[in-house]
Amino acid sequence: MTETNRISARNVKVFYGEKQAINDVSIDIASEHVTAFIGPSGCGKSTFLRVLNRMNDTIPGCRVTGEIKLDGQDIYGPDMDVVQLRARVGMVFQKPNPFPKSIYENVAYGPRIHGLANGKTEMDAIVEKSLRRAGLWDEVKDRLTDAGTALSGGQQQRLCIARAIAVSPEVILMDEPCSALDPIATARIEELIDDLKGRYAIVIVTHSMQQAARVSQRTAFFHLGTMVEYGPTEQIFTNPREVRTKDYITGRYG
Ligand SMILES: Nc1ncnc2c1ncn2[C@@H]1O[C@H](COP(=O)(O)OP(=O)(O)OP(=O)(O)O)[C@@H](O)[C@H]1O
Repeated sequence: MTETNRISARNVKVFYGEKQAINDVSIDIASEHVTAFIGPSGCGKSTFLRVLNRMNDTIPGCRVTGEIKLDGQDIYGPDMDVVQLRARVGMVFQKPNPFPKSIYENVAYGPRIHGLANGKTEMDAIVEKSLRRAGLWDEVKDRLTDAGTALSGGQQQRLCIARAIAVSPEVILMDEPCSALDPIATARIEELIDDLKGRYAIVIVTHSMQQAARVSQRTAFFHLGTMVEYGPTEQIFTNPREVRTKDYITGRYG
């Protein structure tokens, strides 16, 4: 597997007003891999995830210093178009959040605003391909005009993944994507993440160490706003270098 770094973050600090949530994090996120962010509640994993596609821009008083590059381009630089950035670095949230539109329109919306389809035939093809990749096509192909919100929770989350895929992202950020799902729907999303990693760099925040161990190849452990340790998932879980990582994975705190 050839390895390219999609995202390189250097000395990133994030502040909410006076409060510092992330302290000096540097990390490279590789393509064709799943990278898991783990750590106890409040350690800053979601904050760090959100700054990777400038989702934090909408939070008043939130400030980022340091450097984050996507394929070598500074995402906080003056030339970066945030709408383009969020297409290139897609996001899937904790709670499935389909638009109040049809299944078809949920997927077609992004390609339409980004001008990716030339006419209905091309749009149909993008919608079908995205839904197939998200493992949802067979379940919805005869009801594409139904509301996205009428699907089950697990199907809605796969629809949100199809929506992210439809604009051909390089990176997909997932913030606890299974926390609102039952074990069967969770297993399907985990299988899907595994299928998708050949095409996209995937970063997943998870509270479940089992999930991190199942789906990721790299794991970053966060604690109190710092990234304590980052390495191959197997090493982090079987032979962590840092005492704080060991204490967390053995359940001493969390
Ligand atoms: N919008 C905000 N305004 C002010 N402080 C915030 C905001 N969002 C997060 N924080 C604070 O930043 C710190 C990191 O929070 P964050 O949500 O990133 O942690 P987390 O590790 O993802 O936690 P959890 O696992 O509970 O979701 C916490 O102290 C939190 O209270």
